Amino acid sequence: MHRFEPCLNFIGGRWQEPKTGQYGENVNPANGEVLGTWARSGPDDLDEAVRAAREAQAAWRLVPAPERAKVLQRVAQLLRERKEELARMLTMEMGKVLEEARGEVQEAIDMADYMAGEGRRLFGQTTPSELPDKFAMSVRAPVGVVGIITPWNFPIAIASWKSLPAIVAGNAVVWKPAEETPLLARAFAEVYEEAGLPAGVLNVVFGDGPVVGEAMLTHPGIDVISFTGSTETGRHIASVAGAHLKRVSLEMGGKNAITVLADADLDLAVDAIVWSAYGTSGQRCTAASRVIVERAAEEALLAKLLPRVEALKVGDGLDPAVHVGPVIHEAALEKIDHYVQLGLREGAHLLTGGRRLSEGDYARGFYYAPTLFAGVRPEMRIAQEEIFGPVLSVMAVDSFEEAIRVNNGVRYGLSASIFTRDVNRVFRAMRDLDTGIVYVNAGTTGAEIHLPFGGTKATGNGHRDSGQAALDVFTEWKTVYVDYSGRLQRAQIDNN
Ligand SMILES: NC(=O)c1ccc[n+]([C@@H]2O[C@H](COP(=O)([O-])OP(=O)(O)OC[C@H]3O[C@@H](n4cnc5c(N)ncnc54)[C@H](O)[C@@H]3O)[C@@H](O)[C@H]2O)c1
Repeated sequence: MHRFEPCLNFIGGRWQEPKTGQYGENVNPANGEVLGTWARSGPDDLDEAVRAAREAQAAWRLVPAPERAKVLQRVAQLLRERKEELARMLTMEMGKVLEEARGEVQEAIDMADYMAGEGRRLFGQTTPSELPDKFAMSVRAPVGVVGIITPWNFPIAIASWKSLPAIVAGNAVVWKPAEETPLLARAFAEVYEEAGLPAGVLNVVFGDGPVVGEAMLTHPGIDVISFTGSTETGRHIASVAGAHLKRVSLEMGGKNAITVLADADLDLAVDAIVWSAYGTSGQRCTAASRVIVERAAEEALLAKLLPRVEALKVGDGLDPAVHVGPVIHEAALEKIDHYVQLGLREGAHLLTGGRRLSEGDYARGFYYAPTLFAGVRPEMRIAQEEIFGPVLSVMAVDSFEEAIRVNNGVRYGLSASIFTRDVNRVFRAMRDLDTGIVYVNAGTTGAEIHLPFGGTKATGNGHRDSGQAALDVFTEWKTVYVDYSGRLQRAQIDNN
């Protein structure tokens, strides 16, 4: 059993004990072993971090962006060197299988490379003025101090989506990682430190959401809150931080569907369904938890899908033979099982799974059997609410139009996918699916870092992580007019 050093706060470039003197524990979900402890901070720790961030930002914003980017280049390099070590730690802490953990670290590397390039872009716009001898432009300015609140399911990737663009744009960051995944947060902060990021530009305050996270929402020294997590928490954050006139960027839950039309390549669709529904044990915001299939293809699809789900091997993600790791904790297991029981009561047909795994090696971890329901109706709660586990509901529809209606008939709007060979329906689906991300002939997961990431309705509030779009969260548009005519020129008046 491996026990890690306690995760201390990283404030103003120093690793510090929490002023509360309290610590929480983090546990390996594969076997229940305690991996270590993390600083259970209070509002005083946050105050100190915000002070350090404000001080550091005053100097950091004046560093030319291409120079700031050099730190990001070194971040990318260090992450590359540590990819395997970080991936193993991620599997131990969060549970996803090692192959996926490597993919997640790669996502952070890609984001560091991409945002390092942004140091030489951060494009603004120049526009002709309506008046002679006058120049007009808009430039991106940093916002100030960015508060980042992240979930446990992508402990380094999501932190990279938010911290790297914030930092390259000239902001300082105060980051509160999820309680369940402090090790990856500490490791990422160490990478920033070793990459030569000036003290105070990135600060990490470990702590409970309702304590440290809550205090961030009203802290006068924080200008922006960038949050990823559940819709319930996001709604609370929007109402509290919004009342303090902070910019709030929210990436929240999903209830993503894969639509399979009768003309689809069913083998390809099944590969994608298995990957998107059961990868990361269904604990991705983009996980497919619904399949909408044209009735003519339902039987054939289920005949191919069921044996594939039954063949999934569940276990410790460090074992290369395992496809599906544990879920994050006991509360997640209980929530998943609650929904499965609800599905049974609602009249869905359980084809496989539907139970906790607790015998033998499974006894000490948090395991749920990959679960497949058929005969699900769109209004059932298992087809409407985010379960966040390895549970998939298959629904049959009679037409393309009905498939689109069912896809859109949930409160979330993150990712949708459609399998068909009909190009006309591809373009109609691109137009009519109401999610922020649409995949054609691929599953609902697999976002690339240089494109906007996020969703509509209860998934988001109009902002996006990743790609150029992320910069809109972390920069302020500043419009500048330079009049070189030497006289007073009045827009709308002197030229009309
Ligand atoms: N759309 C996306 O980009 C995306 C990506 C990954 C996960 N998610 C969503 O995240 C959820 C799973 O993550 P989770 O269980 O960690 O979510 P969560 O909302 O419980 O917690 C997320 C973060 O918010 C903090 N928090 C909790 N209460 C708070 C409060 N009162 N004030 C401020 N912060 C508070 C937590 O400590 C944690 O750091 C799922 O709903 C999933 O769909 C969304």
